[in-house]
Amino acid sequence: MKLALVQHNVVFGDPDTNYEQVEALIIEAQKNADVIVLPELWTTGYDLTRLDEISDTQGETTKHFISDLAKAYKVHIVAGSIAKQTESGMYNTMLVYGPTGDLLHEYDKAHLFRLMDEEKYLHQGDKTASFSLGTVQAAGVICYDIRFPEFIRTHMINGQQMLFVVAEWPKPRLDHWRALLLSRAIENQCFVVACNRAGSDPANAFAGHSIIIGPWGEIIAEAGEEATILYGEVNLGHVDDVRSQIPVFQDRRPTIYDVQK
Ligand SMILES: O=C(O)CCC(=O)C(=O)O
Repeated sequence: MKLALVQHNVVFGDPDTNYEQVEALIIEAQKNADVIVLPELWTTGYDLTRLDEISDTQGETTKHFISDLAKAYKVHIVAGSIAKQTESGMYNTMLVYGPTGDLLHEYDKAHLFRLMDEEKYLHQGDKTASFSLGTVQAAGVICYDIRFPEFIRTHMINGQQMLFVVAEWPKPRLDHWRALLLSRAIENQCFVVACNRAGSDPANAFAGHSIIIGPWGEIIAEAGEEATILYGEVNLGHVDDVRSQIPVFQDRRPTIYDVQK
């Protein structure tokens, strides 16, 4: 599988410019990829106080935009996340499209990040983060979600081979970003494909460092801080090799783990 992670410098509060720039980036990325990944909140950025004006009602605008591109270029697009306005409130929602333009998956961020005031403007979701990408079993989570290993684990215990992460992860905690992603890859013996944004907004500078990690914890590709498209190729068979070498999933003792506490 050939991956392209679009480490976009999201323009704060300006969906029209972001659509224009991301379209050009997707057209470039599809030349060398089967799966394209975008970052978190790439249409609006964290312009939370203006979401009523600039968010996407039911996600319809972004859904058409991504569906058309996925179909035109016959690629899978893990379309980061967007601010989606619904009757029950605003959500930070991941969208995943297949190469025929079909919506494969929609996931609302489960853990809201208080340090960036998300809980004041957004509702938390409780849908599953697991989905299929063609024949690949995957899960996709959003930014702060990676700090909850028990949440990720529940999405990796049914043979999932790949964890997608989309983020607007701030620069001061770059070391946490890398350590958490490496840990999620090693403990779940899966590929981690994590797309962060570049640049800054009025409140934060972001870390970039989008990364592709293998199931043994090996770094397959990693970006720097600047806006870029990060490419990498993965061999999914490697997941089974690692899982048979150290059979973590067989050796689990769920009856002695009390995750309800
Ligand atoms: O957990 C962190 O340090 C960053 C999380 C974050 O920025 C987010 O969820 O948007």
